[in-house]
Amino acid sequence: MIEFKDVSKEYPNGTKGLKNINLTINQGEFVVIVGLSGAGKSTLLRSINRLNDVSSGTITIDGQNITTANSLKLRKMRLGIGMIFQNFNLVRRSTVLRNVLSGRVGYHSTLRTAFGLFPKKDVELALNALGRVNIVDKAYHRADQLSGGQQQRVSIARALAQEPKIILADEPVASLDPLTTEQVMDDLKRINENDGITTIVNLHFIDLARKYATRIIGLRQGEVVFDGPVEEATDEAFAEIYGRPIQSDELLGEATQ
Ligand SMILES: Nc1ncnc2c1ncn2[C@@H]1O[C@H](COP(=O)(O)OP(=O)(O)OP(=O)(O)O)[C@@H](O)[C@H]1O
Repeated sequence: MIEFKDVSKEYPNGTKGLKNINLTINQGEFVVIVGLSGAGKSTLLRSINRLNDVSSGTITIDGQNITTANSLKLRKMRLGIGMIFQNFNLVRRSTVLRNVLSGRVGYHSTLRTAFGLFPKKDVELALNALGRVNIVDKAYHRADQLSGGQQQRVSIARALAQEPKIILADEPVASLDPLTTEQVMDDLKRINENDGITTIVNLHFIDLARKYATRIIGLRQGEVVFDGPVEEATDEAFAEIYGRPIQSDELLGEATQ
């Protein structure tokens, strides 16, 4: 369970990224965070694994406070949280398998992993993770030889290799075409359902949010202005989140036509 208590974030230049956020996200939920550009989606997501420090309030994960964790505890807590980025964040010149194995780095000594010495069990785990996103045949290819959708699958496999309890995905499909987008979202959803990994995704396409989420959280100017099941996320609710009617370029369906 992830709990936000009175969380606020003010950037050094005075911009308020988050304002007094109170949220509880239960294990196994598939949450999509929506809101206009600048609403605070990335700030919220990145505060969960403390890629962003918050200014006040606390975030606890299964009762453990990550906001005040020292570096050792933070490292341990981060092992349980996989992260997926818009631009994949792969080592482009390394093989796919090596990239996925990097998800295991936190479990071993630096020296061992610096020499690429991963136990056989880890290699099996990594290959299995690649199998789960249907890309095991690319294990020995260089990452930069893959298409964008395939690279994003590698990054999902890397997150899986971490054996996380939580996956955070910050605009994971923003660089992908509509067909690939659905495939990547299908992978995330399948993994969420089969493994019960809490999945929190920032998305800007409304129809995608409705298709995949079990719960939608709407942000506006750093505040939660909507939090409910997907059935309640009507066009009117989105207009309320955005502060204006929905535009056609906010629907993936429109982008494919
Ligand atoms: N490093 C920073 N320094 C100052 N202000 C920042 C910084 N990062 C984000 N902000 C500001 O904080 C607010 C929230 O930004 P954030 O990136 O979380 O929004 P977002 O909803 O993810 O937007 P986008 O969809 O464009 O990524 C915005 O006003 C943004 O300009």
